[in-house]
Amino acid sequence: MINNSIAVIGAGKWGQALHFALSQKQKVLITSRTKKDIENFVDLKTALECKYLIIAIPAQEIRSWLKDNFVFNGQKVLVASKGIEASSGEFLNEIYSSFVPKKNIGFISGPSFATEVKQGLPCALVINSNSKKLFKQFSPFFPNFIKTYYSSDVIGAEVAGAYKNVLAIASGICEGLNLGKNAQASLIARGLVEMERFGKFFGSKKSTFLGLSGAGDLFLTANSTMSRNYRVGLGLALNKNLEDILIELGEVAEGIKTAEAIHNLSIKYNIYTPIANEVNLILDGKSPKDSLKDLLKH
Ligand SMILES: NC(=O)C1=CN([C@@H]2O[C@H](COP(=O)(O)OP(=O)(O)OC[C@H]3O[C@@H](n4cnc5c(N)ncnc54)[C@H](OP(=O)(O)O)[C@@H]3O)[C@@H](O)[C@H]2O)C=CC1
Ligand SMILES: O=C(CO)COP(=O)(O)O
Repeated sequence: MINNSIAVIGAGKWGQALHFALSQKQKVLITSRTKKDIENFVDLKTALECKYLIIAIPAQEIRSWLKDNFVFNGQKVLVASKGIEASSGEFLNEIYSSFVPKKNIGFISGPSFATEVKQGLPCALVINSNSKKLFKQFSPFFPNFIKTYYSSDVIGAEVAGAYKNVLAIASGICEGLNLGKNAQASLIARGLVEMERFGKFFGSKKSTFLGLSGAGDLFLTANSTMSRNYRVGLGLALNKNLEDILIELGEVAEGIKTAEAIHNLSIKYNIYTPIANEVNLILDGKSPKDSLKDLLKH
């Protein structure tokens, strides 16, 4: 392993933005499933020899990617994905725990559209890890335009980052149906309460939902057409077919599978998650207008 070497794994929108950001201070390698014409693009084997890895592949792909490709060799890992595995209901930290020791892993959260990061615009992110040492190791790699905070609430950050994608779909539906700003603000505020309740069940801290990882990322994503999840919601409100919406999008919208995961977990553990459940039903074909009626019921 080469000391202080860094590699980004997954050259999608977020992986490329993180590669750009971290390359401001040091040389950073990047690799992906598909070969790309990006500076310092290397093969996977070379990337895995780096001491510091940032993994930015979609949540639903992580387990099989780890099984097929990953060999733990003492690396320090930052996970940049936001989602819950639908097939198992497992959080990403649970999946990673079979491959990387807890003290070697952290999770990035907070409001961060890749497009803005790639323009060098300022933002603040949280590195969530059981190990503050790991935060101290990764933090200096970030450029001056990104402020990094530390939190030990890994599960809180994970729930917030995954749940806000589902709420962004709901908010896009709200906009697409022209329900007005009162409705949208009510939806987002109740969504924040809902995700905090869900997170609390799994041991999250309330303060995580009030900060960058919760309210910060939710307000960003649920208020902007820059969000892929929000755009999925807009399409659903216009009665577009999900397959067509996804073809048009051409990138991952994690909220779709995460809605299914939350729905299943809410049934399993009897957690009240009305908005996420309606999003899941709409994705399964329920009319958004019927969902609205059901959400407004006393
Ligand atoms: N975009 C954003 O603003 C932000 C995104 N995130 C999160 O980061 C994660 C990635 O998002 P993003 O980069 O935007 O998504 P994209 O759709 O832009 O890219 C996903 C990348 O993942 C790779 N990939 C897909 N399937 C596999 C697989 N089975 N094995 C290996 N690699 C695979 C693809 O690589 P290839 O192209 O080589 O085929 C693709 O480029 C998501 O969880 C998202 O929620 C978090 C914060 C901000
Ligand atoms: O997580 C994000 C910003 O923090 C990106 O959101 P989308 O995946 O909805 O574009």
